[in-house]
Amino acid sequence: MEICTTIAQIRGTVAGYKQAGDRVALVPTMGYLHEGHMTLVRRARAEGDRVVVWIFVNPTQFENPDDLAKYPRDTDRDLAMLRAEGVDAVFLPDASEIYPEGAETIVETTKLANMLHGAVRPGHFRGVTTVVTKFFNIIQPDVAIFGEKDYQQLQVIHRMVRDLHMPIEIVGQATVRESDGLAMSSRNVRLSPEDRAAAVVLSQSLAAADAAAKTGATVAELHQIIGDTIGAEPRAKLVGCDIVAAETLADISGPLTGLTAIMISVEVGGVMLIDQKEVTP
Ligand SMILES: Nc1ncnc2c1ncn2[C@@H]1O[C@H](COP(=O)(O)OP(=O)(O)OP(=O)(O)O)[C@@H](O)[C@H]1O
Ligand SMILES: CC(C)(CO)[C@@H](O)C(=O)[O-]
Ligand code: BAL
Repeated sequence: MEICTTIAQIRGTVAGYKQAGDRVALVPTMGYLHEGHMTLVRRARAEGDRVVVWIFVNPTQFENPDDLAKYPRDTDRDLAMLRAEGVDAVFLPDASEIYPEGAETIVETTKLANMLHGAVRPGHFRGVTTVVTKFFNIIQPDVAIFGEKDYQQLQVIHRMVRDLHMPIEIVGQATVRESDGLAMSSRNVRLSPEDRAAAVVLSQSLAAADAAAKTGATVAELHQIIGDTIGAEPRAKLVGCDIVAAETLADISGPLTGLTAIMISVEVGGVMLIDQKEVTP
């Protein structure tokens, strides 16, 4: 496995793959890897001849400096996991390599970035689309794999790639969960045992909404079910619940008419957790 820390190194490595006619699949991550990331890596292996993973805790997408400072990191462990999975190359640059002159130029999906989860984390998606554009320009993959857990992020990236005519296929991968239903996330490690137990309420609320959607619940009733389920857990605070048309994220109301996305942000013990489910009427 090649470990590249400079733009010149990863460009040279990928150029070699392309000269051999190989299709390059990219997995973007912020490290502290878990089984969710590993399913993205396996999907990349199925989608391409060469798998490149990037590990970069991107400072421009953190609107909260404390969240950035506390973001978990363990590069040695990450590299061992990627090596065991047969990854071809890893790109782990310093922030000074990626932002040598600061963040003067930005890329933003104007409306999509600032609604829903983006309204709760101002500037977050602008940081994501800017860094993803940088890495797409540096690595020039044929295909890139993103998790559906970050549902709005996936839709933002689909839209950016379409609008900016980037010749890159974007693939979404289903969320991997712990045995009790909690979506795997690097931030879960910051939960105390009591908060970890309470965090099961996220997936429980989505399961309750899914069941209600199938028996004809309206958008307002789904909001009520999510609010009541999260509200019954004193350690959890519902920060955001968005029920929108899948993929376009357009506002909907009344009875469900098609594939609908429910996206929730819940604070548990001071840690912001997100989860998502697509439901059908
Ligand atoms: N449980 C999961 N199942 C599938 N994909 C996941 C899962 N968790 C994260 N991903 C995906 O992995 C990629 C990298 O995400 P990231 O490194 O931010 O991990 P994370 O666990 O989501 O961390 P965070 O604590 O920031 O939420 C993203 O495309 C994300 O959607
Ligand atoms: C896509 C990403 C790697 C950009 O920093 C990040 O937002 C993430 O891990 O989902
Ligand atoms: N996976 C989302 C990255 C973030 O929370 O900043």
